[in-house]
Amino acid sequence: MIVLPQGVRHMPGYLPRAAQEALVDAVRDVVLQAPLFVPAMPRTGKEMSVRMTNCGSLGWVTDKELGYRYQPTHPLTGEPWPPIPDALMQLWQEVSAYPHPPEACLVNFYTQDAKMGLHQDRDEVDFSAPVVSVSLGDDCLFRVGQTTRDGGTKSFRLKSGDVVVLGGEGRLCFHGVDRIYPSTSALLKNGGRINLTLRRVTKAV
Ligand SMILES: O=C(O)CCC(=O)C(=O)O
Ligand SMILES: [Fe+2]
Repeated sequence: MIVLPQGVRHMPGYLPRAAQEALVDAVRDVVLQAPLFVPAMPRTGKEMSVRMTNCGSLGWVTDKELGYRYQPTHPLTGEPWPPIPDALMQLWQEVSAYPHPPEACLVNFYTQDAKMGLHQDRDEVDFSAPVVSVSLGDDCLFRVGQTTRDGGTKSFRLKSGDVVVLGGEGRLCFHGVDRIYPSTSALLKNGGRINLTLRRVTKAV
């Protein structure tokens, strides 16, 4: 068994298959209203390999000119993001131990070649709320480090239905997705992986 940093919680198989299917349907509705966009790195404009959208009152976006940020509208359509599905609001209540609702749900789509470099989630104002992450579809190799980039890291597999909570001491741990394992799940008809992360962005008053 691997020991994770304080505050990082991996809950294997938290969501049963039926709940995973319901979330995939909900994500499909989100994508119809808020199409996937191609995130690009600040300054260099280098495109990331994941495709993204959001639901919630705020969504995380990034592009060459304005960099990482949260905004209330979709960068391409200018429309507000669709609401966070009830099942995710409920999941937040179950696992976040935080008394205020999430404001953003970032939806990441990974094809079999996509990955996400080691980073911290630090564009939120309020770090007292955890980040709650749900994996759907193909397995990935997830890497978690310390709160500094040069700390040691541990890697483990995330499977469909797994939930990860980065909270407390672990809220600012570096983390990333090193690879996707193709064809390890039949949940998504066209394969690949979806990751949903629920975040509180602003300080609750
Ligand atoms: O896909 C994942 O499991 C992690 C996603 C992530 O770290 C992020 O969107 O900030
Ligand atoms: Fe992250």
